[in-house]
Amino acid sequence: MTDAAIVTDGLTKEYDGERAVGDLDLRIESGEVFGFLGPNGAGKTTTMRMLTTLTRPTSGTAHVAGHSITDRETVTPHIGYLPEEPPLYEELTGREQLEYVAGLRDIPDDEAEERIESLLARFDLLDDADKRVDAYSKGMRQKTGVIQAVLHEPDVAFLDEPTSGLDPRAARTMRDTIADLADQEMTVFLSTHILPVVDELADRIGVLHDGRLVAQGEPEELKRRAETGEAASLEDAFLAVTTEEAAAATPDSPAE
Ligand SMILES: Nc1ncnc2c1ncn2[C@@H]1O[C@H](COP(=O)(O)OP(=O)(O)OP(=O)(O)O)[C@@H](O)[C@H]1O
Repeated sequence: MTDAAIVTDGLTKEYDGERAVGDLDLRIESGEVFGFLGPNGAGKTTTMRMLTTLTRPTSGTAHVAGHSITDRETVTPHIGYLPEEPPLYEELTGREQLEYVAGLRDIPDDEAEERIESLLARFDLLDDADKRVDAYSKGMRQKTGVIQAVLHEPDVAFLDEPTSGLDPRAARTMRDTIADLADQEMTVFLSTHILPVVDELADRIGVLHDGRLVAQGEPEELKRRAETGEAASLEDAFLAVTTEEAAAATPDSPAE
């Protein structure tokens, strides 16, 4: 068995007594791409915010890259996070934003410059790198957000809807980049509603429903479980597990 990049044990978050994530047990190995799926409000962002130390669990424990998430200063250098809205300074240019993040991450200047140039080129952002962020489109923000999330070459990258707002060519670049990161042994925790992206990239998938992990396995395994005679897609699998769970949660609803 390889080293685990992410381990959670009974991880739980409640807001005002309402459970957002309940009793989550996960084990994600180093170098895996883990696709994290679930309907709106299932608790995906809350889970990622706990694992990136941005919000404290109500109970349970989690370790990322071998460090407890309660030890924020130790764990932070090992993780990168692309949230739904990338945190960017509007008054900086894209390049200044990335240089600023490189400074925060203590990346030596020459190395930072090399990585920034190469990632800007990869995401076709060189021509816009000296424009202010407040003039950026959604896609340009998204590209800058993902570059800053992986600039320090973290052990674990948490990516929330990484292809959101990207045109088809940029979305392809994003998928290729995620595959490259995984080839370099980076663990990628990938949350998205775009199932073909997960199908293409994920080694394993977890499906969250109403704060609980309701299915887990390799994409092929989940598809097989949803098979109904025709070739099942990941969408069929997703709909099957989340529909079953929704039905189980409302046992008194009248039969059709
Ligand atoms: N700061 C907060 N205060 C109160 N409730 C919250 C807070 N953040 C999230 N929640 C609740 O926790 C639950 C899970 O929300 P979360 O944002 O984690 O879901 P999600 O799976 O990321 O959804 P989506 O796919 O729509 O982004 C929801 O019921 C939401 O209303």
